[in-house]
Amino acid sequence: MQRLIPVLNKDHVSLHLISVINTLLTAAKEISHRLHQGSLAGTLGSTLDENIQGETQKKLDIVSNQLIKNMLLETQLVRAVASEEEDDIVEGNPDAKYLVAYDPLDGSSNIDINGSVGTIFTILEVPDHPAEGKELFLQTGDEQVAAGYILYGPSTMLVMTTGSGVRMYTLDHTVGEFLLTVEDVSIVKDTQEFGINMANQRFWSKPMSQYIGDLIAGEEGPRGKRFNMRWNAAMVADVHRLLCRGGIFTYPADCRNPAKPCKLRLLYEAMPMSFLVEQAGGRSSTGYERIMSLQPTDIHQRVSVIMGSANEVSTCLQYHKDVPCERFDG
Ligand SMILES: O=P(O)(O)OC[C@H]1O[C@](O)(COP(=O)(O)O)[C@@H](O)[C@@H]1O
Ligand SMILES: [Mg+2]
Ligand SMILES: [Mg+2]
Repeated sequence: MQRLIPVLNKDHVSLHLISVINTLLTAAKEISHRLHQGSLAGTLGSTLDENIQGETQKKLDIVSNQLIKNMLLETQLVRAVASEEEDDIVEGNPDAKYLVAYDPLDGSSNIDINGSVGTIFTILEVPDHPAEGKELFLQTGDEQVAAGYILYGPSTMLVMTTGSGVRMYTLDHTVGEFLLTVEDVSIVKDTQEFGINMANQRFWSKPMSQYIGDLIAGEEGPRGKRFNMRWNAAMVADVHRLLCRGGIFTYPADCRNPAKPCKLRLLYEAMPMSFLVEQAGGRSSTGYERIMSLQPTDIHQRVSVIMGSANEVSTCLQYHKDVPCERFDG
């Protein structure tokens, strides 16, 4: 089985970028170890703090954030990092070329129940135009040079793209290395599986209510086939499923809280996952716009997400076509 670095070399990924990726993976191996130790590592449970988004921080959110941040900044190859758990960006070497944005632990509510969680990351280059501070990160998804996630499930996997397809690697704990296990990930175009938090149904927009209603209607409904629902409460695990066997995953904007209509973050959740999904032949949209084309205005900006099997996403977008966007975005 091939090791990661020779595969990246074959794809002509630059040595510095390989080094940044490798550093992220060193941190991920440490996170994987702590998660596997569970209660024995003394890092389960919550802190007394909240992050900038008003969410309770788990101890492992903080530990994972520190590990990734410190290791990346030590390389001197990173100009700045942006993290879900940091209010602002953290500056590194002013002469460095790379920017890394990440969600250190996605699916935090699964930590204490021994469920799947993951680290999501995107790597960008410092833009050519003059930019300072968080402006550095305000680039579209099309400008990503690498993106992916590390899934801490029954096995620890890296799923990554550097712009020439998507590959999956599995961590071999005996040698401490990620080995190539799926060469060319391709999402099937049609599916009978969907993932959405049904508890929010009464808050959805009309197109989304109608679309999901038609899926649930099964053989008797307009779709004429039975759909099944899957929900992990961890985007990383839900997107992993659709990369492996197709599906549609959505966290749409809703009217639950007008100040926070969307849940998922553009820069370090939706953008990297969209890069993976498109590279694997799938589609990704807000319902009205391609996520990869959105121009971010803030590092913690949230966005509506619909992604997965190309034909099913297209069907969902048809429901949105003639209905003006309710502009829940924020
Ligand atoms: O089940 P809920 O509460 O609607 O939210 C689940 C969603 O929230 C998230 O856990 C948000 O990520 P974090 O754990 O990084 O905050 C997503 O992974 C997931 O899709
Ligand atoms: Mg997350
Ligand atoms: Mg998180």
